[in-house]
Amino acid sequence: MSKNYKRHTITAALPYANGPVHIGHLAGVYVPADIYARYLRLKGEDVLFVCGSDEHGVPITIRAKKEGITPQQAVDKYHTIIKDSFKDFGISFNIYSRTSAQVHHETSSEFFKTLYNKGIFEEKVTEQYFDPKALQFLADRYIEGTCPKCGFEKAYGDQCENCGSTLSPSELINPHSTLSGEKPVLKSTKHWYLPLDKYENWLREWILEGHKEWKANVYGQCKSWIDQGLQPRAVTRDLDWGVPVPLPGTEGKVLYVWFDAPIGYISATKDWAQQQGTPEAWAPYWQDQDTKLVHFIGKDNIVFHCVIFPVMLKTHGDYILPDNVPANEFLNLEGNKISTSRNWAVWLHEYLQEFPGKADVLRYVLCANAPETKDNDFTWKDFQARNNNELVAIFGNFVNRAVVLTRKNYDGIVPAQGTLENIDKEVLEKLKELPEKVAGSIEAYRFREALTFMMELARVGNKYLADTEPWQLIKTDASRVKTILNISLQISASLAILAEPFMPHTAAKLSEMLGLEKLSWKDAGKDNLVVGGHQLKAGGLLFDKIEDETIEAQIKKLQDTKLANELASKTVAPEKPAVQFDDFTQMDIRIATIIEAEKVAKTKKLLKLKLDTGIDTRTVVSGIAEYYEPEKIIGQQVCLLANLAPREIKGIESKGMILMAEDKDGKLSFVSPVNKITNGGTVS
Ligand SMILES: Nc1ncnc2c1ncn2[C@@H]1O[C@H](COP(=O)(O)OP(=O)(O)OP(=O)(O)O)[C@@H](O)[C@H]1O
Ligand SMILES: [Zn+2]
Repeated sequence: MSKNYKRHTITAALPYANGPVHIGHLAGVYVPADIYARYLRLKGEDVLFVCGSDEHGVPITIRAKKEGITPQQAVDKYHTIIKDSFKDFGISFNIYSRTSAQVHHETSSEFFKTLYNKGIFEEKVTEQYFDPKALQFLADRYIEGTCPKCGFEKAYGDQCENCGSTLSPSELINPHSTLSGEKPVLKSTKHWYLPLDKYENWLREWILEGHKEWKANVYGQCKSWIDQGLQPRAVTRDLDWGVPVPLPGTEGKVLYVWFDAPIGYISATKDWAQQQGTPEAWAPYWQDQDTKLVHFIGKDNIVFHCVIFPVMLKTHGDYILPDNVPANEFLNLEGNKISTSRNWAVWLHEYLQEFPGKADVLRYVLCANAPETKDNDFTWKDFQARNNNELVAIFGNFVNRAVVLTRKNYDGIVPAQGTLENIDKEVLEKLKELPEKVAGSIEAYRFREALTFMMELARVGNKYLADTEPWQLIKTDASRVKTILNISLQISASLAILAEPFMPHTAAKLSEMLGLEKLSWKDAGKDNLVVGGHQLKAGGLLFDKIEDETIEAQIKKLQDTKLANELASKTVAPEKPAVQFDDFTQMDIRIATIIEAEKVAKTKKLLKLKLDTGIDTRTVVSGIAEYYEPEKIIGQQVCLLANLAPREIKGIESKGMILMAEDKDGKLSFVSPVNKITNGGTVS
């Protein structure tokens, strides 16, 4: 199956420009993609690593409306934050583009037109929800209702965030507009559909037969989608933000964000080519069969990259298909799902500010703990432990000892190797083996395993020094020390290469310290990377300890978020639609006094009350037994809705309703006049 490719196109999911990037995004997508891209470049492969901001879709328009700015202003803000933070973190994109760019509008319009002209789409006029007040069709997140699959009350028109089901607005129970709260009406509108059902057999063959090597989580999700039967999927929306549908008479319609977003990878490549001054250079990266295309994404994007986008690429005809889609599961934070809207996240731009010079520590921890086969949890304690016990105590300690001893004993000039003893040979054997293991794991998309092999080399070095104790030996056997330090420096040099994909800043610092020239993967494992007589450069520590106070401050920050969320969730009911004064005056609300009270038999909640209303004495059944004991409320003045039509409750005729105030937990309390009022007094 493995083919010799001439070049590599690596894509990383386009981050949605309605918030900054957090550690979940990084662990799921950008860290593994970057490790892969950097490794291939070190191998001397032709690599194009593309990404950009995904700037269309309903959530952006909702945010813009909320903040009173235009959608373009909304995306500009996050595009800049995201782009800068990726750069500082060392994500080595060849281009970070954006879908509001002109090149993307052109590319996605062209794409749509090609499919349209080939007769791929089905054109359908359907009845869709329309907000009669906001005068707008309600696509995706503009509509909310109860999920038909799990009963979650705040499911969106396109997806239920509680159970993960993909929905269409017509499936929602009790739908309402998120713009006005109105119940939507049905109105007919025309849209274009990609008939995925027609490509079911092809998908079955291409993925289920042809890509059995894909990760189990990815293959499994594809299989379940295909086995459930695919449906035609609308690729246009009634919205005013996005790429306009490039057909006459379609004002107010744009391409569905999930249609245009993956085309964004192609547009980004074109953007790169234009910026290079070689506008045609994009084509081989997308059209040449000798190009290996790999999509890095998180699990919620699998269907788009394994089913929908491939059908688009195939039906278009000019493009290659992905060779692999190594999607990750999800990273959680301190036991809870990461969430942009609940601010439950470690934000990359904040981390970079609060931990200056420590981008690689986060890269290391996120790779070591990446959700490759199952969801995983990030905790600050684990972050601290991995830094202190692994990066500082093993990697940093080893390199530091090797360099400091060379400086102290030989003025920083690499000593030559003498006769090798068994322990030296064993260590050199490991040095030769481990780079191949790291490479094998990276090529199999097992980045955690690759990182373990890289660290294994640091461990081997650290143990070698601990076992041979050159700092003692220098007093008795100086020539032996030369060999030991020479070998330790060869290991350090290989570490500078092996660490580059994972911790590029550290690798650069280390290779600077060792005075290495340009690094290349094929050099890793060699025993002569720094020859005797070579001068080491300036030193410095690669890593330093992270103290408890620093970690406690981060944990405190999260606790504050939790508290703020709890406070914010104590909301009051929203205001009801306006009524006229006349509507209100029709209600006869009066002051009455409870003169008798008893529990209604065989019920938990009901009390049977006798009231003096000033006009009569009447019986009212009220659901307050959990809050008031009958004997304690005799003489209590209450407000009564006197002209409510009588109702029979548990065989008792109840005439009117006692008004109760209800707090957020559902606890009830009488509403009564501050001063005693004659029974029958009105409330108005
Ligand atoms: N917690 C997570 N763990 C792993 N991958 C994630 C996580 N959250 C998002 N991703 C992935 O990151 C990529 C970019 O995400 P995107 O910008 O679409 O945000 P999102 O999924 O809406 O996340 P959020 O709601 O947290 O902002 C996607 O491929 C997505 O699958
Ligand atoms: Zn659901």
